[in-house]
Amino acid sequence: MQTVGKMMKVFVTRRIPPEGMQILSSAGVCEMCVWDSDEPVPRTELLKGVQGAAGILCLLSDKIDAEVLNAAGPNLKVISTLSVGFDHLALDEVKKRGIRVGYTPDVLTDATAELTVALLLATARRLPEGVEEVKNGGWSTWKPLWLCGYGLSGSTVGIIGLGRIGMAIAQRLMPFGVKRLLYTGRTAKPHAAEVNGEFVPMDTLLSESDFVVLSCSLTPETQGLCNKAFFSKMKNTAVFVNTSRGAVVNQEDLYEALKNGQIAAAGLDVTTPEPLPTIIHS
Ligand SMILES: O=C(O)[C@H](O)CO
Repeated sequence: MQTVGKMMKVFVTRRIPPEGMQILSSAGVCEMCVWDSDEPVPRTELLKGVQGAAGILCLLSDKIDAEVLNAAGPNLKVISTLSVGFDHLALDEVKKRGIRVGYTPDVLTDATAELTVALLLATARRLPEGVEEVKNGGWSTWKPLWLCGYGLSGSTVGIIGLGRIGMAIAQRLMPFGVKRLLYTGRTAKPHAAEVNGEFVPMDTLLSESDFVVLSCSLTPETQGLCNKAFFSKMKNTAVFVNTSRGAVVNQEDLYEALKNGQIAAAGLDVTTPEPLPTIIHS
């Protein structure tokens, strides 16, 4: 662990870009303790590192719960997380202690939207399977219906969570000739008009969409939202894409839905755990 400077202790849970460290050090009031590694800080080191800290700068891989807050003690005034999501922070515990929270909304809006489009197209057009077939010699000749997949043109796309990222996804998908853009969430969004978005109940979105894109936050309400009942309402030809959080999906139910042909395909940027265990071929 590296310690730089003096005064208020700030525990930084990972090696972060030097520009960030520079901001902290130029404030001239921080004694920085850094877990100077690209790998996540082990829990025991996190509990040790936060002791007496006035600030914690963490990442989404660090679970900041009552145990960590207690280990930090009463000096802790602020937690800043280098992430868009903050579901790894026990917000009720944080609030109880009057600790302020900072996070980094919007920095990944474009990146996540681009990745979602990439994942949707790759999944719908079966690119990973195609690449695999080229590599293993399975591509014998051109066959009209082989690995055709599904097209976006004329389709209905349903976005669950039309926030900043959901909107950025919609804006990128519409030029592909999407016919209807459905969305659902807590409330209708005035900005949905920019993409001709139709606010619909969840069940309508699931039964009418050719592509279901998950772009909501992980909260107690959305945890496990995509379960057996959810997938059973989707079309058999529908493609499911998740770039929100793995825990919004019940993976056993997703696996069953894919295995039983309840849905056509899934493109996943996020899983529980991350990464998923690899298959060992014997
Ligand atoms: O919350 C975030 O910042 C993103 O999910 C990181 O990938």
